[in-house]
Amino acid sequence: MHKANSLREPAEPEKSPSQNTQLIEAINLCHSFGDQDVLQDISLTLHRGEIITLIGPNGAGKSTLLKILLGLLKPSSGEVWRRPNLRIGFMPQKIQIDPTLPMTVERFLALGKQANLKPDADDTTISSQQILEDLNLQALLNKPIQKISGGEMQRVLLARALCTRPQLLVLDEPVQGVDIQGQSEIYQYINQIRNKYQYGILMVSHDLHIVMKHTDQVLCLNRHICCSGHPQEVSQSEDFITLFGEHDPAIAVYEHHHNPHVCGHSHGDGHIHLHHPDQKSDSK
Ligand SMILES: Nc1ncnc2c1ncn2[C@@H]1O[C@H](COP(=O)(O)OP(=O)(O)OP(=O)(O)O)[C@@H](O)[C@H]1O
Repeated sequence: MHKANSLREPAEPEKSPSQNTQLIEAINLCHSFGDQDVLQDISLTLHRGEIITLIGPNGAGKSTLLKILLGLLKPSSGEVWRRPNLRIGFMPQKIQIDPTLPMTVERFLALGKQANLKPDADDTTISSQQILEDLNLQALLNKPIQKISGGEMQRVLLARALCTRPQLLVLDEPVQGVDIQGQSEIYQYINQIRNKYQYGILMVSHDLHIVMKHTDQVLCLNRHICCSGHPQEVSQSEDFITLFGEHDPAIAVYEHHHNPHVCGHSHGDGHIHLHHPDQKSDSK
């Protein structure tokens, strides 16, 4: 059911005639800063319609790997293959905006837009108007960008990445600073646009506990890839446990089921109630 504050479902796309689904491939990437080895022998492949989540502790090399994949940093060795003319929409972890700069949300979004690009044969992407509606951004358009909340900023950054009409979305901690309901909504939205537009999505997260359940593959990075697989598999892997310790039983790997008794949606209070695993689902 559509709630006033929830993100809207995107409209149906056209079908893609594309046969080749590979968007990007990293082949044996290594990177060092001076004598510090930051990435060792990283390989990954991302296809259209696939979601890969990269997790790892502070300093694990996640941002460095993203910079290399985005073409902002040249690796010490190894290669990155990108589909020809690949359009990448990037949502950075944070963005520094001069507090004295007079800039509305609308202007900020317009600056990120590649309005002159002509649609190509496999262009199934979403319109700017649709993005604003889906992410409930219309009411924010005239606000100074410096005055919006952290959660609103994440929606604006996601919208800006989507406005580039991407085939590949690279999202660096997209739910950082967002409340639990907002996290669930953003993850559901990301999953919907993946399903409908077949974007490839590469996300970075710190924490396996909030990795979305729709992730196809989790890569656990600690300068090298120490384990990979579905979130549940990774959480039980010995390498993951060695790196992050035993799972705290009070915190479940993120899985949001739309059970109205558990979620509280049927109460119409606009909040998702998370429960301790031992707690009965019918309690409030
Ligand atoms: N430009 C740079 N020059 C020197 N060292 C760097 C540079 N950028 C990153 N590093 C170092 O490389 C290592 C990996 O950094 P990176 O930012 O990729 O980690 P991360 O996994 O993204 O961390 P976080 O979760 O804290 O954002 C860190 O030890 C960092 O200090």
